Amino acid sequence: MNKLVIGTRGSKLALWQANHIKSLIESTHHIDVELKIIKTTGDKILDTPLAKIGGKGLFVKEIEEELLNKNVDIAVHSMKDVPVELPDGLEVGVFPVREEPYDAFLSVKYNSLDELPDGAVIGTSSLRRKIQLMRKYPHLVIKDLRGNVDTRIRKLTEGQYDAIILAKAGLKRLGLLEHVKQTIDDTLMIPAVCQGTLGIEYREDDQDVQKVIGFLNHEETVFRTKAERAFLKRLEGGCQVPLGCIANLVGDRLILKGFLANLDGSKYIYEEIEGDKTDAVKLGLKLAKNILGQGGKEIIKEIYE
Ligand SMILES: NCc1[nH]cc(CCC(=O)O)c1CC(=O)O
Repeated sequence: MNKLVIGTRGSKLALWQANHIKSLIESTHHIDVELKIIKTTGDKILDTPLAKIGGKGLFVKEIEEELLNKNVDIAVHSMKDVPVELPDGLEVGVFPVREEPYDAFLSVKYNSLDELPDGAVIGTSSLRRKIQLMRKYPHLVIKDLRGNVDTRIRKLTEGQYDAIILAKAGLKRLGLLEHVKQTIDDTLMIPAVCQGTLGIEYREDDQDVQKVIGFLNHEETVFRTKAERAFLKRLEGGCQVPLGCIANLVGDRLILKGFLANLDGSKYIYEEIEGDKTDAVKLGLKLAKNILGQGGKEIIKEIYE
């Protein structure tokens, strides 16, 4: 194999991520890596809150079609955008070193969430972020915010919002930490499943490609990814549900925190669990099971109806 094609979205963040993987591959193997930019549904619909568009895999479907048609060899995804169920013939099994998983608080005027006064306007379109903010900071006004990272920061600096929330990982990658005033830890906000984690997708039967990219796999990241994705799989089962999960490794111990809420945030269930890292999948499933047992079942039922 002397050439490898990466399928990627055209956003700055997606291109950074694809170029990052390209340079890691090129500095390890004598292979030329090319990028092929693919426009996805999520890129075409920029003004509607994603939760309203519904449908999953908005940022990956078209890229997966190119993989299956063999027009590209691998895809580099933000794992947080990858649905639990993949099309037949494709696999995501390579997870490079994870970037910071937490959300970031950005503001021109204020230094932290705690500083925001009554009625301050905070921007996010994520139900997960919205519900967790409403619970801890009921005095804030939450306003929808969409667009790519640059657009969102522009809307902040223009004064349309007092503060906005974004994933810290994306900001770090793009060198945009300037307006980050606070890293929001998991006592205030549980991140999205696999936030900050990249995943590489490829054809299941493509041994050549798998040999080339295997070196990118990071063991710690794999344990954390497995646990969080198992949690997601058990809870989501095909619909858009406000939930979050973070798995952190302390030595060989894997510590998981997760929550599930209903759509208006009036029901919110939080649980923690810990165990040996080699039980990653079991721990993720057990955490989900505990949440389902605490009223999560009714929430899932309510969302489906
Ligand atoms: N929803 C879009 C998206 N997908 C991945 C990231 C950030 C990077 C990552 O989580 O790896 C973002 C932007 C954001 O939520 O601020």
